[in-house]
Amino acid sequence: MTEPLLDVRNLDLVLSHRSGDLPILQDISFQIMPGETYGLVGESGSGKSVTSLAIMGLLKKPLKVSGGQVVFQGQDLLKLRPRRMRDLRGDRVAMIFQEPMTALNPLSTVGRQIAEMYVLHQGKSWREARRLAVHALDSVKVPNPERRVGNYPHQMSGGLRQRVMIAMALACDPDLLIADEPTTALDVTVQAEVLRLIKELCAARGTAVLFISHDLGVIASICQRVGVMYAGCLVEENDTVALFSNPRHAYTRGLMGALPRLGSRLTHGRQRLVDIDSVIADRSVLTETRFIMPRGAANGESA
Ligand SMILES: Nc1ncnc2c1ncn2[C@@H]1O[C@H](COP(=O)(O)OP(=O)(O)OP(=O)(O)O)[C@@H](O)[C@H]1O
Repeated sequence: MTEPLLDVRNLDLVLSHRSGDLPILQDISFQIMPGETYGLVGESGSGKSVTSLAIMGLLKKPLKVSGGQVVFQGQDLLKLRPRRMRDLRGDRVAMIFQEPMTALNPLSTVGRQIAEMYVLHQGKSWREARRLAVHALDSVKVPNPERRVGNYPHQMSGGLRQRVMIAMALACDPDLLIADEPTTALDVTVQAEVLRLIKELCAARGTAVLFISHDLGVIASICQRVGVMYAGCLVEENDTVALFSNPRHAYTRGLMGALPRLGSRLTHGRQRLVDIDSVIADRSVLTETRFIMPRGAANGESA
């Protein structure tokens, strides 16, 4: 049987405070198989980003992992020395973020930043790395890559900057790409192009993807399996088709009930969008309950 590429086991994460540890993630477990695209969906503050940062070893104080394992290609990343983790990042596991402007260096050309990946991780000469950077820009469909390598990030549109981030992330052919809301800051048409690009490139290279989004539509269009997060817990997991056709957890049903549908009575103004009571602002409830139901949903009402 194929081993999972990534096996997150019972991950707990807390916010350390003088008065004690506040739970942020509780008992998160999921697996991603080689080449699989796995989506994490959930509302703002549910813990999607901190899960990805914990996997990448990028958590900063006051957040800290308090239990569990993150097994990647057979080794527990939580036990790796910082130097080994640095080598792994960008090489075997890469990440793209919502806002490339914060991840790119504004003082360096995009060509140099991509080339750096080949120099640092693959020992290429700068001359060869520059040639590869042009090729990488071409592979993410940046027009005129020969000219664009000389651009600074601010000289590019948001969509092009995100393509540069994808080129950097995939430069070393990682086994896992973590994409944290990579299209949220883009307008809808550019969003669709960038999604298609991620899907095509990762499928062609066999790269597994952990795709994080609050947008069920985006998740449905790209992921094979989905985990639903709510208030620091993974409340449901299933194949995308099964999850959408038969959501089991009340919160998942609530999320779907909150989606407007073209052609439904909702769009003609006769039905109200369902809203979900959130407990995320009040973390104290996490210490008392594992699953939190939207009001009414527990009674079988469509939340
Ligand atoms: N640096 C930090 N210091 C303190 N608390 C934090 C920090 N980063 C995240 N948190 C808290 O951890 C919880 C989970 O946050 P996280 O950013 O993972 O949510 P998310 O699901 O990714 O939301 P979003 O979609 O808005 O990014 C939230 O309660 C958040 O306030």
